[in-house]
Amino acid sequence: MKKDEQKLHNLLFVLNPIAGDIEKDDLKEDIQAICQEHGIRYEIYTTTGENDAENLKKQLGENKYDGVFAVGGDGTVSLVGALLIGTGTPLGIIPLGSGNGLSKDLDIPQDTEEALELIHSHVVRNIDTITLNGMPSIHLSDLGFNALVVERFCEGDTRGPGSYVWIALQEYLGYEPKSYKIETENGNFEGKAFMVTVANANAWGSNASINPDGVLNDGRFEICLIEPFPKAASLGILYKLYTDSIDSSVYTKIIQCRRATIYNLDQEVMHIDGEPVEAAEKIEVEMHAKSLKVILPIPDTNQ
Ligand SMILES: Nc1ncnc2c1ncn2[C@@H]1O[C@H](COP(=O)(O)OP(=O)(O)OP(=O)(O)O)[C@@H](O)[C@H]1O
Repeated sequence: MKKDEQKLHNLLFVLNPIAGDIEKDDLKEDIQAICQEHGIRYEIYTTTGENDAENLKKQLGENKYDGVFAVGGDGTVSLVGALLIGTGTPLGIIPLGSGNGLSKDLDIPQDTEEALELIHSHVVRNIDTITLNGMPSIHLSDLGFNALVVERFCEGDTRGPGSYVWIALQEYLGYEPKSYKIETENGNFEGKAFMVTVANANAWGSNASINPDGVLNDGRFEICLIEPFPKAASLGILYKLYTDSIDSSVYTKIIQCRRATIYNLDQEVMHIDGEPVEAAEKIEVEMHAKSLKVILPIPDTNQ
């Protein structure tokens, strides 16, 4: 076994029963079978959507787990990941949400059977995390258009990628860019933007890549701005988002930095890793390099 391949003996699975609108009863049996086969002790915490962070914090405080797997979408990953930052306990992901953005950026298999292999066969690596006014973000957080879509999606009754696209189309027609002032050690911005993304990673769960060159363990994050654009340019922007080339658009600006202050002058809505949070007037963004351990597939070169 190589240095970063660790056997995990005692695991917690945090399972979100509603994520991605996917039935998960068979999955519990699969987890049981794999853990039994490999002599791994395990517990399952099923989320309720109410006080999960508090309940899990208590459970993690009272038990010593070698790893915690988030079984669900980006919201579940963010819930679990936030509790594990700085603890040395690695985060695993079994992607079962509508989008599964962070798991894709980490090259975690999207096929459930393959992802379940990570329970017994994996490497553990460190990635960066960031905080926005002290609130942890592992993946992508936005102010502006996408944050509005995320808010409407979370308010709605239907999940899945189809609802997200439908809401985005409806909101796009009437959306007006908002005013921001952004200060970083590598450059500033003042003006209107369609959206501002604070990016630790690359792409949303939809596969639209807002930060094509972002690296999850380089000690830096990116502020990605889409500036106001004429309606005629929208298809071109969409095309670039889905072909990993948004950084070549004349309407984008990317600032790579280690800390930033964002003045949200119009009090625009925001979300952190897919979960809406109360809009703040001033947002202090800080980097926490290599602060979270993650469970990843064994790279080909290691095999
Ligand atoms: N038992 C439950 N009943 C209702 N809502 C729940 C329950 N458990 C968790 N939730 C809610 O599920 C949301 C997180 O879902 P998650 O992000 O994991 O899946 P998703 O939204 O389908 O996928 P993705 O974020 O990848 O697009 C949170 O808002 C949380 O409050």
